[in-house]
Parts: sequence; C-alpha cells; structure tokens
Amino acid sequence: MHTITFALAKGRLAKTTMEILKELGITCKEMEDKSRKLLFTSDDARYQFFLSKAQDVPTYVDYGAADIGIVGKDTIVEENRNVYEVLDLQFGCCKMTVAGEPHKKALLESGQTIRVATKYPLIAKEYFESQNRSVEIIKLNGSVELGPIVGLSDVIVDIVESGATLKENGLVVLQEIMPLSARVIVNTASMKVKHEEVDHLLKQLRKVLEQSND
Ligand SMILES: Nc1ncnc2c1ncn2[C@@H]1O[C@H](COP(=O)(O)OP(=O)(O)OP(=O)(O)O)[C@@H](O)[C@H]1O
Ligand SMILES: O=P(O)(O)OC[C@H]1O[C@H](OP(=O)(O)OP(=O)(O)O)[C@H](O)[C@@H]1O
Repeated sequence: MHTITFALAKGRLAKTTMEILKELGITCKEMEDKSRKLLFTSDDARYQFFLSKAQDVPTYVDYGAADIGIVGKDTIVEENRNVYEVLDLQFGCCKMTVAGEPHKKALLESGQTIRVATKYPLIAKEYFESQNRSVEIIKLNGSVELGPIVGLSDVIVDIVESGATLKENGLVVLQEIMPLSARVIVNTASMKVKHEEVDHLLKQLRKVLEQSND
C-alpha cells in the first residue's frame, strides 16, 4: 500500500475540496487546529496532504512532491506543467473571458494592436494567437478590472463568475475564452507506480460526483 500525497489549492476552492475528501472518508483532525503546521497526515494514516498557493499545486504534482492535486482549470492551463488532468470536479465553476467597456468591442474585432491586462498572461497570449490578434499583454496580480477603468489597458482577460465585479465597474464580457472548474491532476509517475491507489480514489470521486448530481 502506497501513501498518497495531495496538494490542495488554498483560497476559494479549499472548503469544498476538503468536504469532498471528507465524503471519501479522508479526514484529518489535526488540520482543524489553528497551527502553523503545513503537512498533515489523515486520521487513518493512508494519506498526506497540504494546502498551497493555487499556482504552486501543478508544480508540486509535476515534480512528484504530491501525487494528486486539486486546483482550478485556469491555474492548470496557465502553469502549463507536465501533469495528467483526469477529472472535472464540477465546482468552482466560472469562465475565463475577455472583458472591457462595451464600446471596445469594435476595437477588439479590428486589426489594431490592443493592450490586455491580466493575471493570466499565457492564457491571454494563446487565446489571442489563436485568433490571429496582435496584443500587448500587461501582467497584473489582482483587481484586474482596474486596467480599463484607469486607462492602463483596452481590455482584460479575467475570470467572471457572477458578473458583479464587471457590472459594478461598467465592464461587460466581450468574448468567452473557456469554462473553468476545479480539476484533479495526477503526477505522471504516480499514475503508473501508484496505479491501484490512484485508480481507487478516482473511482470514489466519480461516485461522489454522480451522487451529488442525482
Ligand atoms: N469568482 C471567482 N474569481 C476567481 N476565481 C474563482 C472564482 N470562482 C471560482 N474560482 C476558482 O478559484 C480559484 C482562485 O481562488 P483563490 O481564492 O485562490 O483566488 P485568487 O484571488 O486568484 O488568489 P490569489 O490571492 O492567490 O491571487 C481560481 O483559480 C478559479 O479556478
Ligand atoms: O464575476 P464575479 O463573481 O464578480 O467574480 C469575478 C472576480 O473575482 C475574482 O477576483 P478576486 O476576488 O479573486 O480578486 P483579485 O481580482 O484581487 O484576484 C476575479 O478576478 C474577478 O475580479
């Protein structure tokens, strides 16, 4: 029996991720303490897990420091690591979009070079390349909607969930890039060496998803 190590994304996705693991019977009393400890062992000692910055989850999984990761599709695409994406967990659902002031639609559809502010430079680059659009990408680290408002950029590439942030700032979705949700990623070597354990976990996860869809 191999121990399986999970890398889990901190932030928005963490609560539901932990609830799903609980449904699989993977619990960790230790984690409920408010300590500075980072790496935890499950109560049955079969699993280890840790929470990290979402962007680091694919890195841990790529290097095999974690066998399995749970993280948003946006992070998987942007980090572009060598990992297997094996399951859509169907929560944390939102969309990657191009957004801006409504009158920027014409500029976006023209041949002119446009400025794009984003936390996701790779996703933006690949999207506009696929559209044969020439763009200048400006990397921001948060509150990306400020870009068009203060005149830093023409448009943004960013996540939209309820649309409230766009609306409150006079922006609209101009183009949809891709749907997003939390996904399971697996280290390529663990997929072979720990096949039995990984396969068993994925089967259980699929069952949990089916039950929640009923
Ligand atoms: N409204 C939303 N905005 C952003 N991300 C969302 C939203 N809804 C779901 N998600 C998912 O949650 C993940 C981001 O969660 P998190 O709380 O860590 O966000 P963050 O604000 O980008 O974090 P950071 O502080 O590291 O920049 C995204 O990768 C995405 O897959
Ligand atoms: O469509 P909505 O429901 O309004 O959600 C989308 C907003 O939430 C995220 O920002 P976040 O709160 O993570 O802050 P950040 O911009 O600082 O990353 C995202 O970048 C959008 O700004």
